[in-house]
Amino acid sequence: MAEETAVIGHPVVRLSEVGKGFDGTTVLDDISLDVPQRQFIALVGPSGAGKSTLLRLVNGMHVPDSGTVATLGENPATCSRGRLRALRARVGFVFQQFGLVGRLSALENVLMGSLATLRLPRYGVMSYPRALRIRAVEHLDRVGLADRRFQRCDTLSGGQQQRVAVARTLLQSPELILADEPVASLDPAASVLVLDILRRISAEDGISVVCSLHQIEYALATADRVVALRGGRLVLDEPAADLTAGRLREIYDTAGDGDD
Ligand SMILES: Nc1ncnc2c1ncn2[C@@H]1O[C@H](COP(=O)(O)OP(=O)(O)OP(=O)(O)O)[C@@H](O)[C@H]1O
Repeated sequence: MAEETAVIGHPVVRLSEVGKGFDGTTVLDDISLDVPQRQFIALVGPSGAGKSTLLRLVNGMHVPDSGTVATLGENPATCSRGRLRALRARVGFVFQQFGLVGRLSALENVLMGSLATLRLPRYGVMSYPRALRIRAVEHLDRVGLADRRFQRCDTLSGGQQQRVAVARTLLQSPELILADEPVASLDPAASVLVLDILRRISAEDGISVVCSLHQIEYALATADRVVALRGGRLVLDEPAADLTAGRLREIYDTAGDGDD
């Protein structure tokens, strides 16, 4: 499937010979990567390999030291603040720690996904346009939580909170979803459910997903394609169907063996 989709249209993201460092230490070195439309990419690699840094380069939270990043046709490092804001509204970001407002209901948290496109600050569910409220409930339904829409988020389980965060992202109508270890704080059952939802959204809505993961098994079960970083270098890029857990594990086992 990866090869099939790669030839359709422009890549959603293109990294060309990207380098990035902090305080004189190289964190990403000569990374080139195309993300085609409708593909679910699992980004794996040992802790400190540069996965979060790569995701942050894609939405302009970091600027590369060398090379270029093109995200949905824009260069986030050079576009104006207004264009960067508009670009980020087209890119959904799902975090490990959910980023929800605990005292607000699931529905209001989802509605907050629309704030980038609304002019005035909003207070309370009824201050949002009716059409948005309907869409927000539809997205909650999609992640299996419509019946919890009036529940405070800090009373939901971790897995339910992450599903609310996914529904909030969907309200942005994203063309790309970046997920930074979205299941790292969840138990196995909740992890499988969240990844399954992300995969379904990618396939049904044609949205590309780049999702950093630590669990090799989840990467193989969920993704179309697996990209592995080690020591800031891209060391593997293959369709998930061609990979085994053993081969992926080698990337972790040999980490720190002086490959950089
Ligand atoms: N803003 C920053 N300032 C300084 N160093 C940073 C910054 N962001 C990341 N780093 C460093 O860059 C390296 C790569 O970090 P990054 O978070 O990208 O790795 P990762 O692969 O996502 O790791 P993990 O799986 O543990 O989250 C680490 O050594 C980290 O300390």
